[in-house]
Amino acid sequence: MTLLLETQGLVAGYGPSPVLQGVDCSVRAGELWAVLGPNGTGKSTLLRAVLGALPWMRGTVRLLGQERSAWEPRELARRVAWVPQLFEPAEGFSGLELVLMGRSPHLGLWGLTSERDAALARTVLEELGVAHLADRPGEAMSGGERRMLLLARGLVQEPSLLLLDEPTAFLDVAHQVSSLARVRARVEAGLGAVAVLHDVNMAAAFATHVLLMRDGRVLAQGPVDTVLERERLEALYGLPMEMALAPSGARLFAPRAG
Ligand SMILES: Nc1ncnc2c1ncn2[C@@H]1O[C@H](COP(=O)(O)OP(=O)(O)OP(=O)(O)O)[C@@H](O)[C@H]1O
Repeated sequence: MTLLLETQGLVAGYGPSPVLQGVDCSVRAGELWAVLGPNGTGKSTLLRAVLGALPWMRGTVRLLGQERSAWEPRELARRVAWVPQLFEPAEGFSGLELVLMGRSPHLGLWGLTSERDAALARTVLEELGVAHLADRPGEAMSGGERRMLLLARGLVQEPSLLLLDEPTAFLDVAHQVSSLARVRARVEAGLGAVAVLHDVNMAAAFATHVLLMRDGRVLAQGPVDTVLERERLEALYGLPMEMALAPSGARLFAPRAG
């Protein structure tokens, strides 16, 4: 499968000392990578470094076979979509308009959206079960509703690679499942995706691969079934964990109480 993202020896930070301490990773089409790790360990920093949004970095980042710095920004925006962790100002825009912003890298000189763009945005809103937000003003939306629109904006961009920073934060369990299921469906159809997640069980259910990060380093990475293990999670989070098999065969992880 096509190599969409590759980092080698990625060292990056904000202040004098690096956050990322030499990260090697690669993502192919048809893979959904969950990035797991404790707070402040560098998961978001990894995504930001991939996007080139950090004060300084060393090592290499290749996107779709080309050094990131060699990409023309607009061309790159057609291929790589970013679903950020934090809300952006949404006031003054309807839900449909917010989602249509994802089409900007594809628009012509005048930046006008077409009927096809609007139809695409409405399809994605329906796919995510939030069609009712199309005409709602941004200021009248809940945190979770805005998050669903951020995901819709990323999908409507029709990227080859989708980077998601805690896409399920603020979502109820049904919306967590529906949003990750939609991403996974796109991945089955050839998208590559990287999602920072905190819910180990969501990662186990929807990811194809996991990257475990601690203190700016990769602790382990690879296919979800082999890498996501109780002992590794104990080392990752520094607390005792339990693992049980559900009747469906799914593995369930939980911190050991007491
Ligand atoms: N803009 C910034 N300027 C300076 N330091 C920053 C900045 N953003 C993050 N950091 C620091 O870099 C480190 C890694 O942060 P990062 O956001 O990558 O962690 P994370 O693993 O995504 O954490 P969380 O799970 O809490 O979101 C933290 O120590 C954080 O305080």
